Amino acid sequence: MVSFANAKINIGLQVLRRREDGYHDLETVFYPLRVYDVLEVVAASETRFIPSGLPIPGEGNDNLCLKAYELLRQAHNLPPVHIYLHKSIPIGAGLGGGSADAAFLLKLINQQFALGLSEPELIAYARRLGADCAFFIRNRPVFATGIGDVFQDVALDLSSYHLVLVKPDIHVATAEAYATVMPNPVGGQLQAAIARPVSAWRDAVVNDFEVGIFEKYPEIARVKALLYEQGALFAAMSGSGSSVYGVFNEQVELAGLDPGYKVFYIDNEQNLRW
Ligand SMILES: C[C@@](CO)(OP(=O)(O)O)[C@H](O)COP(=O)(O)OP(=O)(O)OC[C@H]1O[C@@H](n2ccc(N)nc2=O)[C@H](O)[C@@H]1O
Ligand SMILES: Nc1ncnc2c1ncn2[C@@H]1O[C@H](COP(=O)(O)OP(=O)(O)O)[C@@H](O)[C@H]1O
Repeated sequence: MVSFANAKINIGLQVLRRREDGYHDLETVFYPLRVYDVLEVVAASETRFIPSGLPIPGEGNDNLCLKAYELLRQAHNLPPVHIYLHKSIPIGAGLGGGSADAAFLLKLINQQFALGLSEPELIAYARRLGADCAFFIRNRPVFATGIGDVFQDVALDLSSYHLVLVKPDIHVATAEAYATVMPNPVGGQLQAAIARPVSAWRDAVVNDFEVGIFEKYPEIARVKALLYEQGALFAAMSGSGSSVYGVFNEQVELAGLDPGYKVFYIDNEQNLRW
């Protein structure tokens, strides 16, 4: 069976405090983004991970796809499998691509081998694979707290807008971003801010990672400014970066970007480009 693992963007991200366990409590809104990896699982004589597309840093055997499979194999009678992953979600981009692959693989194996796992059981497995994984099990807009795995649904629908995602040629490691962010313990504003029209978000919806990451990588700040200059209602870095997204009323073709940057045009759902 084949599965399409979508990415996510963060709309606002406030880092509240560092926890005893070294993680950070945060407030953020996760929103699914129609940029996809492709997964396929096939029963085989031995387990193998077969990647294609964008090269993934690290060793194949520490890929989150294999970790997800191993987690289920330890508790369920699973055959050896070939796991094919075609990678096209930019990596180290603040898009949760690795976490998405792991969560969608849990769902795919559950379905393909009829494990009968409930949504809460899948969420519990996903939590063990990373702070961002659990979101992708239900995969709908949520206000997230805790380390990013405690959810409240939000009535946020951007389907009538055109989104543009820019991935500069910069890899930001999540741990690096958390190591440099200045926690801001006064939370509680994000849900009210995103309830306002998108055109009012510019000064009300903030990603705390931007200060440190923009200082270290000014070219990422320039992308955000360029999106606003070319008509974005709202623009922000996603998660720990390096990607920056813009929300537009109209379709745009961005000008002035470095040719090494990747650009994804995600049109509104009423007007898909074929
Ligand atoms: C920053 C966020 C925002 O959505 O996403 P990305 O920008 O990576 O997509 C997430 O918190 C990333 O979640 P995820 O990428 O799953 O993090 P994990 O693999 O669990 O942890 C990687 C490292 O990030 C740090 N970390 C992660 C989450 C968190 N709430 N506090 C942390 O301090 C820890 O140093 C941890 O060792
Ligand atoms: N299936 C995977 N796809 C992408 N990265 C993966 C995967 N499995 C493990 N990783 C590791 O996770 C790191 C973070 O990947 P990713 O989730 O794309 O970053 P971000 O959360 O910033 O968008 C990568 O540098 C890579 O070493």
